[in-house]
Amino acid sequence: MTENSPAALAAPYDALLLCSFGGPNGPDDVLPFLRNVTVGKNIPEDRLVEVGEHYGHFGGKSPINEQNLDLLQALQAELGRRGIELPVVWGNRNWHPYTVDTLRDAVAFGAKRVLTIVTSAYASYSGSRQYREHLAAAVAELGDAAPEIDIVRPFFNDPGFVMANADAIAEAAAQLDGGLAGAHIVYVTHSIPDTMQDASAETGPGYREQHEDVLATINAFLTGDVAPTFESSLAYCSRSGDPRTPWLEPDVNDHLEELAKQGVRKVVIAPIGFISDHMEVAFDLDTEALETAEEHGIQAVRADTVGVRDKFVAGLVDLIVERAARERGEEATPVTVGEFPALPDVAPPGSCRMRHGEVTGIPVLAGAED
Ligand SMILES: CC1=C(CCC(=O)O)c2cc3nc(cc4[nH]c(cc5[nH]c(cc1n2)c(C)c5CCC(=O)O)c(CCC(=O)O)c4C)C(CCC(=O)O)=C3C
Ligand SMILES: [Fe+2]
Repeated sequence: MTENSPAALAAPYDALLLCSFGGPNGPDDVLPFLRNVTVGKNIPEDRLVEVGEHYGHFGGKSPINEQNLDLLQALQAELGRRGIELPVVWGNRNWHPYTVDTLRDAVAFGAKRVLTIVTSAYASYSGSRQYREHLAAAVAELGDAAPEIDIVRPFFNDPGFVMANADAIAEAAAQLDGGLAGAHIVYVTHSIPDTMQDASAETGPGYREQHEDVLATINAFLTGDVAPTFESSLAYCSRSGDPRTPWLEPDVNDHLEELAKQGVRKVVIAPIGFISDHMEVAFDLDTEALETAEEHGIQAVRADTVGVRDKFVAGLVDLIVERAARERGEEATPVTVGEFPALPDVAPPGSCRMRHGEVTGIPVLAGAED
């Protein structure tokens, strides 16, 4: 492969790691998986039982693993279409295949520099720093055999991600009586504790503000030339933890109830906080929130998550090409939509801590430890 051939566009990287959360594949996996997720976290036992039941409704199997395999294939296909040589592998934080095992295999097949895409679009402790801690732990475990790892910047304001969401919302709205005109778009994301939100805002736009930015871009796009009159708001799902600890609100169910009181009769539920239909979407939105809407006389449709939509996948491949170029010392201007600049490749000191003001000293990759 010559220096300027498409095959070399991902150099110096020789593998791409899709790094995700993981989820159970059957009933026997559910409890050990939940224990992995909640180790060291202050999650009450009854919340764990409740979440275990959510998985139980789906045969103890989360859809997340198959969705990650679909994304892996879609990324590999798009790289192939562009003639880029870069094998894609998949590893998780909380369930098999674990990242450390995937990396060990990748090294055995000759990988030395691995670029990582984390499957959370927004930067916060849960979606960003916790993955950087996890990757640092995997590298420590592999010792001398560890590859060198870089991480693609959080992609909430990537045009591919945002426009794929906008398309999905437009398609969902078309299913409502009379379409988007007169509808209310309830954008939904995962709730996080207020202290995690505050910590996320220490060195850049906070978690909530990142979502508000995406929401504004999508609203402007949907308004377009036709300018239908619609309202929108941001709500949260899947809060856990100690009930006395404040988390981001309103909860999507409370919010739908409130909207019904205000006379709202049709809603698009737009899960912009999630890239695929994993358990939070399948249970908290498709089971609970749609039921809440119906109970309150609201016609509601749930927009698709971006999944393997072409624009989203192409956007991720653009991010890979952009990052690789920068690593080769070439100029590569990040492309974004909305009011915020691209987040940096390497997280600044103090970014995305678990709690505002807390320094744990836990080693991280692609960022400072404080
Ligand atoms: C911001 C965020 C994302 C990013 C959005 C994204 O990446 O899409 C995300 C993703 C995910 N969270 C997931 C599952 C769980 N999260 C939990 C707990 C928690 N999540 C939190 C936040 C987030 N979580 C927080 C602050 C907690 C409290 C404990 C802690 O501080 O960590 C618990 C414990 C039980 C409970 O408390 O609910 C479970 C089982 C799954 C897999 C789903 C599947 O199996 O299909 C995925 C993709
Ligand atoms: Fe979670």
